[in-house]
Amino acid sequence: MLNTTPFDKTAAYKKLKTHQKSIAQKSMRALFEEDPDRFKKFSIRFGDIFLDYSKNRITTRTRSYLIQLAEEAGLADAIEQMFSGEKINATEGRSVLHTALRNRSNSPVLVDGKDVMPDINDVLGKMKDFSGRIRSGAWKGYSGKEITDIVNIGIGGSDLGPVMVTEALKAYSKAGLNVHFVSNVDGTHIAETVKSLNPETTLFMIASKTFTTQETMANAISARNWFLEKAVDSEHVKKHFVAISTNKSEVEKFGIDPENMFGFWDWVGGRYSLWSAIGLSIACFIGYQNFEQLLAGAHDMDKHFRTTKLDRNIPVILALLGVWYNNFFDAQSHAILPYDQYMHRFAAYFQQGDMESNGKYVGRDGQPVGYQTGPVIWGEPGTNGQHAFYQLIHQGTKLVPCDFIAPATSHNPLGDHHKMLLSNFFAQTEALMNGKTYEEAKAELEAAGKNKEEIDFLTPFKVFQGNKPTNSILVKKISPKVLGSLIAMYEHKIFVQGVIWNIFSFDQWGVELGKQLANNIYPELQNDWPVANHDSSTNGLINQYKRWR
Ligand SMILES: O=P(O)(O)OC[C@H]1O[C@@H](O)[C@H](O)[C@@H](O)[C@@H]1O
Repeated sequence: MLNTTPFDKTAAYKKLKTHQKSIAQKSMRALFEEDPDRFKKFSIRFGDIFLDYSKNRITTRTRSYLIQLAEEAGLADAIEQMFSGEKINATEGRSVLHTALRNRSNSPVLVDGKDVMPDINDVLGKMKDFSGRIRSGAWKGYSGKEITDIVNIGIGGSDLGPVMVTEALKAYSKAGLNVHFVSNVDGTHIAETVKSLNPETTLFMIASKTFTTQETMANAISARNWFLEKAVDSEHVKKHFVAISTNKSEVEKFGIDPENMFGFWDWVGGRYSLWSAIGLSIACFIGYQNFEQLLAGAHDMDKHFRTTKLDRNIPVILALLGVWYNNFFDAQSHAILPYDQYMHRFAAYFQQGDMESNGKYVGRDGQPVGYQTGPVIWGEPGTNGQHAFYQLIHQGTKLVPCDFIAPATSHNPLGDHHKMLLSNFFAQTEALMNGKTYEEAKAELEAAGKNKEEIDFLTPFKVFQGNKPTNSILVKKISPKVLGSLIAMYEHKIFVQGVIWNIFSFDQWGVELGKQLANNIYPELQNDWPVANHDSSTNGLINQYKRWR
């Protein structure tokens, strides 16, 4: 489907291969000196978001070849297929419609001939009502008290999105209502979370698309046991447990009142689900109106992505730059570096978003691809990263393309903190681009009064090669709307890359094998007999564990 010519056999790929050789010799310093309009040519404003991608190892020719690559991959058709509900998740036979969840225009979106918008709006209405009752205190626990603590129990896509967004938008939260997230099957996670909570004022949201995920079910059972220790009567469960799932029968089996179930659909991928009922903890924490703003921001980005010409299309440009370094400069990873403490889980969120989507070696034709696909995504908020791993980005042997993200205004305008933070944000990309030449390093040492011997010895260590590519994404403020747009921007970037690499971005078969084997091993851990049916390493480890436990 879609892409007929393999990525590395396209005409644009060949052009880019040759072109890369000339660019590889070129410094960005020189490119900036040669062209006073460079910033203007390589930047895009989108409402309260400003993307500067001029500090990349590109020229206008690079951009046009990259756009040709996207065209040859059939990107325009692929975008339409996604938005219009075609079953582009072919290996699971599903549409991919997180864009419908935030379709604020309400224009019909058809799946198998049926408009999905009425169902989406019903669930949103239910979320609005529920979050309103939780926030106003109208929803009471079994002893008549208001809810003070929400515990979302879920993992992967049923956890990372709500965690990231509630952290990023903490400034919009309501005093007296806390959210907690339990994901790991390690008993420590649930035990430490409930330690300080009161069952009378705690509400659990069991969030699982399938409602069969081992970790989530184990945590949900432990949560119910903890709750019933004090509440005793299982009738009280319905005031303290709600479910978010696509699987009604499993929800009922667990004992949650179907009235307290918030549904979604199989065309919502786990890692794209924060826009669905999976966002219920977000709506409760920041209020439904703010949740709507989050959806609105994403919808704005969807419209931009769907309708803007490729050379002004932010997700497309970011995707193509990623392909440029991944496939033509052998970059193995990509760093996301938000200069905003509230955004501290943003990179972790897109580790799933990107790596679970594009970490694939099999092409759409079922054959191994002959090129690199998705990068390793990582990152920490600035300035913490600067004092930890930036050494490698500046002077290491690996090329790490980076996205720097910062808000122009802070939710906490404390003294000069924000100016200091932003001076670092501006300085880092400048340093990574310009570097410091041998002559500059030497001149600094001379000016510092070092003797010749010291200068000769030290200078090489003080040289920065520069030419390290970065994107700067400056936003007005991290508001619900801006955050919605930023998340959608990365989602679409990932989609575009999947189209170019000709892989299926919306399945995740690679997570299954480990689960399968864990299911085999779990019963073997129920007794003390040594095991002998695995390889010698796995046997040895299991048996050592049995001796020690
Ligand atoms: O929401 P569920 O069904 O519990 O699934 C949670 C996660 O399960 C993982 O196995 C998948 O890799 C993720 O994509 C998914 O988000």
